[in-house]
Amino acid sequence: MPRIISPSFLSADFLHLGDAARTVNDSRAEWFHLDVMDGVFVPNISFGLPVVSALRKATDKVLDVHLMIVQPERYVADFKAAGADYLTVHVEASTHLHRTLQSIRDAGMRAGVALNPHTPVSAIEEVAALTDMVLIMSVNPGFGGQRFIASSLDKVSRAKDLLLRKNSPALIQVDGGVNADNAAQIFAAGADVLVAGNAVFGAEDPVAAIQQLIEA
Ligand SMILES: O=C(CO)[C@@H](O)[C@H](O)COP(=O)(O)O
Ligand SMILES: [Co+2]
Repeated sequence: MPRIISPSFLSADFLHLGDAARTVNDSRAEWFHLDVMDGVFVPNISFGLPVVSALRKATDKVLDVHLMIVQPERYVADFKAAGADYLTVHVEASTHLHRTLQSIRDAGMRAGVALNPHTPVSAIEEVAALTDMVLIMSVNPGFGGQRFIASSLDKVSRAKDLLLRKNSPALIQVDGGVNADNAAQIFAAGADVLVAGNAVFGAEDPVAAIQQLIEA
């Protein structure tokens, strides 16, 4: 099973994004997690396409874009042009989710589907075959630095069971409140990719913090 760390730029110093990119480049993290928020789907506005394009020029690592916006289907082509590798949309934000996931793949990206804490795993039953990654939100989306919702561990196991039953090779990503104390448990529950914002960019030595998460 892969053990991938995807540091979230939401917790980086926005005055020095280049430094944050270099930090991740120098680390064993394989992915970069970019949280795009529209102030409608979630009560916060973060950054958008220009930041994704800029980071694309700063790294060869996997750009993992997490869209927390309503009607994400409107921007699939734009995020492809900006350089996204994975484009993840929320089940709760896309009325025609099946079509949206297909269009992400048709555009040449990997399609991720995210579930808010209140959304059951069964919501992806009919789109498992179109999904390259299932993102389990382990906090309510909108902000970094929140506390991990403990029941997310069982939810990861349920997602794993569903994917096995569907013969799906999709990865499971966990996002929100991940740190060195809970990372081992989350991997053990079946996660392949852990997003970490505060635990990486809030640490004195972000490269060492990433290393700790990988070895958890
Ligand atoms: O999508 C989100 C928040 O909505 C996340 O990606 C956070 O940015 C993770 O930050 P930490 O909880 O790890 O600080
Ligand atoms: Co995120």
